Amino acid sequence: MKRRDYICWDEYFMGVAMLAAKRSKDPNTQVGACIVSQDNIILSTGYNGFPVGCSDDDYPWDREGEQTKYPFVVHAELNAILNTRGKSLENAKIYVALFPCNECAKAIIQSGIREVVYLSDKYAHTDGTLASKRMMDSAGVKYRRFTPSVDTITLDFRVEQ
Ligand SMILES: Nc1ccn([C@H]2C[C@H](O)[C@@H](COP(=O)(O)O)O2)c(=O)n1
Ligand SMILES: [Zn+2]
Repeated sequence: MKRRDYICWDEYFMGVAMLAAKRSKDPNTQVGACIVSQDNIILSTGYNGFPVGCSDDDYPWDREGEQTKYPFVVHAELNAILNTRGKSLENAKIYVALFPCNECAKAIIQSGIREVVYLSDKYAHTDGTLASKRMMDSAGVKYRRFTPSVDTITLDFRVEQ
């Protein structure tokens, strides 16, 4: 008889997005994204970080002060889109740990992605997120909150030798 406790597609793809987020060096907010085709094939992943060549150790991670991370960091969604290196994203879905900002929303819309599945909407009250939702509504990009059937998924690297 087949296993019954396997994870569903949404849990799988959000799990991949969250695993990608574990690569982020941002001390405050780690965001991961996973882009998936209409037929559930993973096309790309990304996480928030500085552009290639801009060292994680040289650029600032601060949120406030003279030098902040904001002008430098590439958001997870944009990294995931750019990591496809121009592959078609027509009708794709993007799973993302945090609701896309307005700049990422523009890139999502323009890339042909048709659905956003998100986990957190912690910046829901900000102008950026409100602008994202307005643009996605106008462009017909659907968005929905991820509703898992379990609270945690554990990865155990210990295997029988
Ligand atoms: N949808 C988003 C929103 C934000 N990010 C990145 C940008 C920063 O690295 C971090 C947010 O930092 P905070 O202001 O919470 O300290 O998350 C992203 O990748 N995607
Ligand atoms: Zn963004």
